[in-house]
Amino acid sequence: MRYISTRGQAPILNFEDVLLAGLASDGGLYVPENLPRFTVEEIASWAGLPYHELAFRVMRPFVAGSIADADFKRILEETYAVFAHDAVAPLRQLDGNEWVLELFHGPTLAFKDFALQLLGRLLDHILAKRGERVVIMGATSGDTGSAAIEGCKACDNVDIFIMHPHNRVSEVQRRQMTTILGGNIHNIAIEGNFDDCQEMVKASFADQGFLKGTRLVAVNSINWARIMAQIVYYFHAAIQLGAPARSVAFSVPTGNFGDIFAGYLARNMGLPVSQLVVATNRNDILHRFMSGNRYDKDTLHPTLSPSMDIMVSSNFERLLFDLHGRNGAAVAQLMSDFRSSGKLSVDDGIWHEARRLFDSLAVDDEQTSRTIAEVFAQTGEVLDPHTAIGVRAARECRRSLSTPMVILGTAHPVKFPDAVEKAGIGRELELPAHLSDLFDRPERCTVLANDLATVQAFVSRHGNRGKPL
Ligand SMILES: Cc1ncc(COP(=O)(O)O)c(C=O)c1O
Ligand SMILES: N[C@@H](CCOP(=O)(O)O)C(=O)O
Repeated sequence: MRYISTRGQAPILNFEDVLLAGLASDGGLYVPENLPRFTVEEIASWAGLPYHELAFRVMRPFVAGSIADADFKRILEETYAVFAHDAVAPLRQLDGNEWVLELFHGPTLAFKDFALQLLGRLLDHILAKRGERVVIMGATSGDTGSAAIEGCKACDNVDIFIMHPHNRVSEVQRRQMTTILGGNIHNIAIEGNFDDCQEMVKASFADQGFLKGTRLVAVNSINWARIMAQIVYYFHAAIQLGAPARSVAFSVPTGNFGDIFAGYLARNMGLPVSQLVVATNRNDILHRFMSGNRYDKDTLHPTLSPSMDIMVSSNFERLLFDLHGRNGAAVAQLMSDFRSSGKLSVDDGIWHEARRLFDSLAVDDEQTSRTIAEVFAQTGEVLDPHTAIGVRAARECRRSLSTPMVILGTAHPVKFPDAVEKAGIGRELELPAHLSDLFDRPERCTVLANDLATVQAFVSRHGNRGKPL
């Protein structure tokens, strides 16, 4: 498989190099040159496969030529063996035809484990083969950070620097990152917001002099491997609910547009997906685009769903690329205009195509709390605030009651006790056994100014197993 940049000016790469690349050298994001498409018969034959075997079939075309089948199979089996539920991603029925796909049974209790447990193992495999060390820089609004640290902490050839917005992630999320004390793990609390952290990661890809020749790798969803691994659970859920004989709808709590973009790709790969609902919190740039063709940068509003407190959605560029007939020059122009004006809109016909592909809703904190309470009263299930946003949007935007509606359950509620309490749920939620002493563990984290040069100097001083590069 070959990968091309959404801005059309970067070298074409194979999977191995795309995994090690992050952002393309022209500032764009890598996407497959040609998307594989599965037949109805193929998809039907995957019913009942264990998760790791389904993952092999769905992802094999993407890694072909870079990773041998036997190695990939072994890596996938190891990856999904660490999940605490036998089904890996179980479906929980809320009512007659509404389901939550529980993506929070991995080590850090959020959907990010699906891709980052795999990414850590793939990096280990490839870096050992190449005899190369890399530096990872990642930005997190709470979940990517711990999943990336957990996925990469045992990697011999990696130093990982994770930036989170100081005081803007939940305490459980912070501790999940800052209590992992390995010499190659570096947590940085930035005096800014998530978008500041994300911008610093992207700027570091553009100018890598501070790394003195060490390669920079991304763990955010700008890295194609993140999106690739997230495609699998759409197949997993839909097949259990009757696909390919039957269509399935998905509602996806959305921030950086990575998770729902994976659903969009699953549909383009042959999965019968009847509806994709973009569910945002008050930081609703995507809903403003879908509903009014206005992709305008706003200020950031802290919400009950902090992991989705994101102003600009990285993966939207991947959609723009497809919407513009995969014309890299057109996308480069749009992104350059957006960079200077903070605004973007597309031609009417293109916008109507986007509306055909996606429904959307923005859900505020009050509705989030009400939905947590409503679902608890109906089913006894406690939702995390992000999943609750997905449920609200599913209920408001649903087009057909006879089509199964799957809401992506993106995090475990125990990560957000304040939001659960605000919803009036009296039940005390317990951390799983492997995290039961989380609040007693020592933390290590450096607070840094929201300043690129300061952050890059820090990385440069600590990027070689804690020593200078
Ligand atoms: C719990 C949770 N739900 C939803 C999202 C949104 O996912 P995406 O950024 O892929 O749109 C995130 C992170 O972004 C998250 O951590
Ligand atoms: N919600 C994320 C934000 C980063 O998104 P990513 O999917 O691009 O890594 C987080 O929890 O960190």
